[in-house]
Amino acid sequence: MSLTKITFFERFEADILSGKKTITIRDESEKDYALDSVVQVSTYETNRWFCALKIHSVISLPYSQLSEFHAQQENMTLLALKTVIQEIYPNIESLYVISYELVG
Ligand SMILES: CC(=O)Nc1ccn([C@@H]2O[C@H](CO)[C@@H](O)[C@H]2O)c(=O)n1
Repeated sequence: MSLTKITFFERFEADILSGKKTITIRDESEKDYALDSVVQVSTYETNRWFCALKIHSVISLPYSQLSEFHAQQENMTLLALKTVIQEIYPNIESLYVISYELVG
């Protein structure tokens, strides 16, 4: 079964709602989103719903291939993105870029 929900840290909510953050990078456990499906989005901290996203693509990305292009789509510097990913997924090489569009 595909996943139908996703959570984000609250600190990214504003960037997602303003369209500045158009991807998220997850590990193996969160790659099973069906293309073109609409997923409900809530905060990790309190599980408060805040929007719905339509999944455009899920693409395998080894950590070593993270680039400025990904950082731009995250609305952060590459160094900041690498730091965040090391905090959430320490020493994990197999990552997935999930791109999405805000739909509600
Ligand atoms: C709450 C939860 O379950 N997991 C995650 C995992 C990742 N992220 C963000 O996606 C980008 C790349 O990882 C960065 O912007 C991360 O901070 C997030 O917000 N929440």
